[in-house]
Amino acid sequence: MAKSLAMASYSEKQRACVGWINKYFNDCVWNLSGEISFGLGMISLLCWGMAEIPQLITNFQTKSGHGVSLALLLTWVIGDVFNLVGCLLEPVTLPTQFYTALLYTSTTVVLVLQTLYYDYWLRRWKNSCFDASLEEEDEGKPLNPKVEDLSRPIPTAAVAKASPRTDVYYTSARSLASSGTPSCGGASYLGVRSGPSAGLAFHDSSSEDEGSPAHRHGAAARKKTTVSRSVSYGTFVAGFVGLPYQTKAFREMNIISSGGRTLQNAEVKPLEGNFYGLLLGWVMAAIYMGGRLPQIYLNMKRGSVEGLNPLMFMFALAANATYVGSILVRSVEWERVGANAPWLLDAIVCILLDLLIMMQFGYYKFLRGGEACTEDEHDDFTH
Ligand SMILES: NC(=[NH2+])NCCC[C@H](N)C(=O)O
Repeated sequence: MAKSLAMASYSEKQRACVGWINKYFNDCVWNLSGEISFGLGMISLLCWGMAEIPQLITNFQTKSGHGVSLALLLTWVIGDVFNLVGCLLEPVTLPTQFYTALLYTSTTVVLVLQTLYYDYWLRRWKNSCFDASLEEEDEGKPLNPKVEDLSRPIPTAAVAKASPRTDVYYTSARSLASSGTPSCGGASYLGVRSGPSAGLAFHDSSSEDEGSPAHRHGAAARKKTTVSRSVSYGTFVAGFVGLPYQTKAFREMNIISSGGRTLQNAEVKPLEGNFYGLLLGWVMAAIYMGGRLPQIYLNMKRGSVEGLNPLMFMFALAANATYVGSILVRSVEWERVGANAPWLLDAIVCILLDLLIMMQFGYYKFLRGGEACTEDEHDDFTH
């Protein structure tokens, strides 16, 4: 069958393909390995479709995205752009690979937006509201507050009912502000950030400490750092996102893909497309593989996996494993495996790194009895 199909004309091949798969996925599946490969590809697609939902729910419940490293999410988005373009240019990649990429790109964008909303926009918005109300309050007050005021909590109603825990942050925020060290809210949004409990503590302090001069000083500084950070992240992302558009291959992509993604016929697309597709695939692999490191580092630095949903990594692990399976079951011919090398290597390395993250879950949650780090430690992680 394989031999006869290999010798068959294009239209004969088309007739041998499973109809609905060919119709809806532009993939010619005509034998058992093709069917298994397609099935694994679909499982991978399903797993990626679900992978980020548990984390979205966790963030929603904690009203924070502090558990997950924003650097991981950003590398996902950037890698996804390379992946999508690479899949389009590299004819040997499977159509399910392209659809999977399309799906996880959209879920990751939602997760990034949610994280930015809780950890950045909502916080800035809260701060600006506090600043505005403080300015109103200030209008009726003497211009020169006494220095001694800085050393004692201002007896606002909010502070009067503050819990001892909040008090610690209250004092700590003041001392940090007076020593010129960035406050908790100035924590990096990439990699090393405070844990969810620190995030909550920050909310505590921001909602109850807002009357202090230290808070005002901290809020202004925070505003400056977050704005410059967003500018540099924006430039970083825009640079990466714009890169594929500058390639000759991308300009040719329209011509190449205008005929549709027909089967796995390498002959349909010119070889030049292969080169650029593969190149983008390697860039994608490097970005994806590097993306797990900030998450692993963040967990180590916090000594905790709070706010991180293990299901995201379990689904990712299953998705990557079935993805590898879908490629290898289709064919182990070097031509195909070689052309898929960046996608294969990336998925295999990510499986290993996800296993490491699962081990971190085991270690921090069970072996260390899920103990949260102390508040002082939280302070350390933010710097
Ligand atoms: N936005 C995404 N979830 N992208 C998928 C990334 C796939 C890559 N193999 C990884 O596990 O990191």
